[in-house]
Amino acid sequence: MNYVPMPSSISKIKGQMMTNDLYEPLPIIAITSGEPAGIGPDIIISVLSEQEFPARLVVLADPELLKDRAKTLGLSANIQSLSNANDAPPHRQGVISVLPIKLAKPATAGILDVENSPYVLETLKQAGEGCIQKAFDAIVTPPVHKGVLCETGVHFSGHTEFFQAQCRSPHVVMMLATEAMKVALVTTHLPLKDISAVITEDSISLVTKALNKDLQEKFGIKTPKILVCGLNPHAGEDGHLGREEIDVIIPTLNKLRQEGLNLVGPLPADTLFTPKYLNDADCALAMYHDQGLPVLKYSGFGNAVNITLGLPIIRTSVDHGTAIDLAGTGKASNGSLKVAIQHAINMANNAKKFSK
Ligand SMILES: NC(=O)c1ccc[n+]([C@@H]2O[C@H](COP(=O)([O-])OP(=O)(O)OC[C@H]3O[C@@H](n4cnc5c(N)ncnc54)[C@H](O)[C@@H]3O)[C@@H](O)[C@H]2O)c1
Ligand SMILES: N[C@H](C(=O)O)[C@H](O)COP(=O)(O)O
Repeated sequence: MNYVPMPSSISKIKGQMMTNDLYEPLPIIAITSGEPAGIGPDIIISVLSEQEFPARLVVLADPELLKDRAKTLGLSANIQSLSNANDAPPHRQGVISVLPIKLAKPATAGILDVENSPYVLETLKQAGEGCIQKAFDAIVTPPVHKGVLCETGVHFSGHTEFFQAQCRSPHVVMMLATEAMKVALVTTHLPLKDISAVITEDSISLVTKALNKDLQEKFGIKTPKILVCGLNPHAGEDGHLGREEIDVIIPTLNKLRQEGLNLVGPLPADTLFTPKYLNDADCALAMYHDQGLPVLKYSGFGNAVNITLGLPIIRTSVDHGTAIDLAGTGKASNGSLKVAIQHAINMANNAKKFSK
């Protein structure tokens, strides 16, 4: 599977990064802080200090959190508070523009505190609302800790589901992409015991169509070739190891093929992720989280991007979690955040072009 990068609208002219259209304003990208005790603040500070992005970047965070963490990491960052997202200047290396949201308590790197969970939810809420109201062109989310958010009593299973609910989107698709492959999921954050019940004609059909549409519209792939995993070992072994393939998956894929979708499968998931199949395909569609993501993360952990498809807004994220063990140590890699920001910028630029 050859990774098809987003056509970049960025070109270097006389040494300066500019959009193709000289009069096109730079996109405004919201970056949430993620879990304050995790590596989110660390990688925001390091990535924005390391390079310049062709965008106006607005970090939704407590400025004190970023100042404290920069001090812990021994990094110097110029943290500027904004009163309005629209005041954000083009990003400059080492300058971090922050739309302030106050923590309940100062955060300690590596120590989760449920009292700061409402802060995390507030950053997501404001980022989502800002994007819906077009104050932001895209959202990039460093990692949150689902467990400590759930301890507040709200059920938080992921950003994907949070933004789905906030945007009232009927169907979203989680897709992670590396240079080598793209993997999308029929189901997202569900306990394993509940998966079979939600592998239905409706769920497969809606997810596959949303995936196909976004691969066409957001990735410029005319007729995406999608490899579909079976649910059971050896795709059910003709019904001897499970019947979901025969009863649900095969008939649904056949209907979708009649609508023009280029689908291969269901294939046994253990051999689908081999060059024979991947080399000439555009995306793999796994039935559940840990069927698809371990392969993707093995292939490119630290450099992959998580993209939520099917939302009316653009949202990208990192491929890793809060890495509580690394917060404040300076050992966290910022590679995936870099890719997530660059993808958000590219997608926002393309969306602007399409909307003209
Ligand atoms: N985008 C997100 O918000 C997101 C993504 C994945 C996991 N999570 C959440 O993060 C929390 C912790 O999850 P987990 O422990 O399963 O996964 P994790 O990704 O936080 O950690 C897994 C391992 O990878 C290492 N690691 C993670 N990110 C790294 C980085 N940038 N650089 C170097 N090493 C890194 C960690 O030190 C750890 O050894 C959970 O609550 C999970 O739900 C959030
Ligand atoms: N499934 C994602 C991963 O493993 O990287 C992660 O849990 C984040 O999911 P959200 O983007 O929905 O928070």
